[in-house]
Amino acid sequence: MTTGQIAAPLGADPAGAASLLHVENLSVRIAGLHILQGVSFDVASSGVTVLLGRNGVGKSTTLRAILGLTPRNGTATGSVRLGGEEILGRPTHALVKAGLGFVPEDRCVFAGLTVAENLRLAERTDIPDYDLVFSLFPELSKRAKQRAGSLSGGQQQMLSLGRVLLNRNRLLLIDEPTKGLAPKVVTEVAEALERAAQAVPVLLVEQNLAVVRRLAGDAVVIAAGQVAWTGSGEQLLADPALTKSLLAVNAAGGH
Ligand SMILES: Nc1ncnc2c1ncn2[C@@H]1O[C@H](COP(=O)(O)OP(=O)(O)OP(=O)(O)O)[C@@H](O)[C@H]1O
Repeated sequence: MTTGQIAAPLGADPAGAASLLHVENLSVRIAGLHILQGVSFDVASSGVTVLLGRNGVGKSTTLRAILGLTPRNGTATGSVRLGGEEILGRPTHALVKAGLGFVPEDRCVFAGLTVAENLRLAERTDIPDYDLVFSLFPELSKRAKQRAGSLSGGQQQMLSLGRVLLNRNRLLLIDEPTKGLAPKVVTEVAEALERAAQAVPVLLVEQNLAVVRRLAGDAVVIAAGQVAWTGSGEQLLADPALTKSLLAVNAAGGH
């Protein structure tokens, strides 16, 4: 593994804050393919840890394995500890109950239901935090009666984030929230994520380097089934040659 300047010891994050999630030697095989081959990294107990890598390298597979969503024709082995407790292999519903919030890449809103109905369905506590959700996404309050299927991509993303933020979470796992969005909407979503991350730590899969620049505390880069680099997001983006070799994108121009 290549690291930014000094390798961070497993179990601690580079900023010195305690590790909330510890992934160790995570391997995933699906349909005979060895997609992850011993991935190890830590997610800090505050701020945003960004998971990066070229297309198809296994970022979503990593999030899904953590959440117990590896498909039935696959296996996930290794160790994932949340606050010191082993969670790999536990069912997804138990992990959600334990405080893992997931915002999937495809947003998964109920197109035929209104915004308010989509939010109501996501309530898991007696005191859902509508104040937080509507302060982050005022548009959701204005569009409460609109069918989710008629929202723009950015608005659907905000609904998807809003649903998970209604409940208290220990950690949010968010998969490419800005994918396919117009630049202005990307900025809005990034601003909302920045504010959300002040309340709850986030493990974020993100390819848009402008968003990474804005949000990333720590960065973890996956290549060839393993962690190829860890360090701060700032360190990664300050080195255009490194960024280009790891991600095949130009740090100066974003993605
Ligand atoms: N259910 C599955 N069946 C077969 N192959 C799969 C399955 N899920 C993922 N893969 C394969 O695993 C690899 C990693 O996929 P994954 O979606 O995790 O990549 P990613 O890094 O998130 O990609 P992207 O940035 O393009 O979203 C890909 O080659 C993909 O085709």
